Amino acid sequence: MQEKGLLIVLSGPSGVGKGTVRKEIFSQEDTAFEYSISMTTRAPRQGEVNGVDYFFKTREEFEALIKQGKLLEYAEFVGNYYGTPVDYVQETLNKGKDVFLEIEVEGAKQVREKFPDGLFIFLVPPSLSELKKRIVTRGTESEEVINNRMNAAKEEIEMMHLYDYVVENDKVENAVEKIKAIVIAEHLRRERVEPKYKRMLEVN
Ligand SMILES: Nc1ncnc2c1ncn2[C@@H]1O[C@H](COP(=O)(O)OP(=O)(O)OP(=O)(O)O)[C@@H](O)[C@H]1O
Ligand SMILES: Nc1nc2c(ncn2[C@@H]2O[C@H](COP(=O)(O)O)[C@@H](O)[C@H]2O)c(=O)[nH]1
Repeated sequence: MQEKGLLIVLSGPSGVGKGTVRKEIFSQEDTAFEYSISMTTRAPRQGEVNGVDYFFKTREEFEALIKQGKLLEYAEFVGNYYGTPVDYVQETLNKGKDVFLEIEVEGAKQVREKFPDGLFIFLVPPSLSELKKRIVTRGTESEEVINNRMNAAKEEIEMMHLYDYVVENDKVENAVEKIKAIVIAEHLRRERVEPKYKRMLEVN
């Protein structure tokens, strides 16, 4: 039987750089992981594409998905719903592929209950002032939403002890290397050594 893939959950306050770090990991390791595209009721930002960045839904559509049991987890974050499609995650893991979720803390708690063997990583900023600078510089949110996200950030950072690893996103390349090393170590720990890493262990 094919072994199941690893479920990797990346959380961290809004603006810390989860998306930036995840995209960089995927650009370097494009066949190693599958990204689970979330559902949200948030309006698309400029340049965001339905089915690539998110599946954009109305509140009615999202609530129907909840009722139909289509979501592995969901949460309301600063006025919008966000959720993970359960079928995609389960089918991809069953194929033996690693699945990468980029979700906030309440959703991650729900995933932990259903997948206690998942790998949970929390990304932290160097400081709260740097976090605010990053959200402001991104230029996608109003001042009110930024303030609400900063308030949520303080509560989320208090939850970092629920995670297996905490990684500081000081520089993107540092965070990327650390997360890749954590994932490799986790595969080794579970004795699911991928062929390219197996070579490192061969003794002549
Ligand atoms: N290490 C870093 N140093 C400086 N700026 C960074 C770093 N990582 C990401 N950024 C910048 O910070 C901003 C927020 O990054 P990003 O959108 O990836 O955050 P996020 O955690 O995915 O946010 P959200 O949860 O709101 O979707 C972006 O403008 C990005 O370019
Ligand atoms: N619980 C979930 N949280 C999710 C999901 N997809 C994204 N998110 C998180 O929401 C906030 C805000 O995202 P933004 O795109 O509006 O900036 C951020 O922390 C995301 O990681 C999900 O499926 N479930």
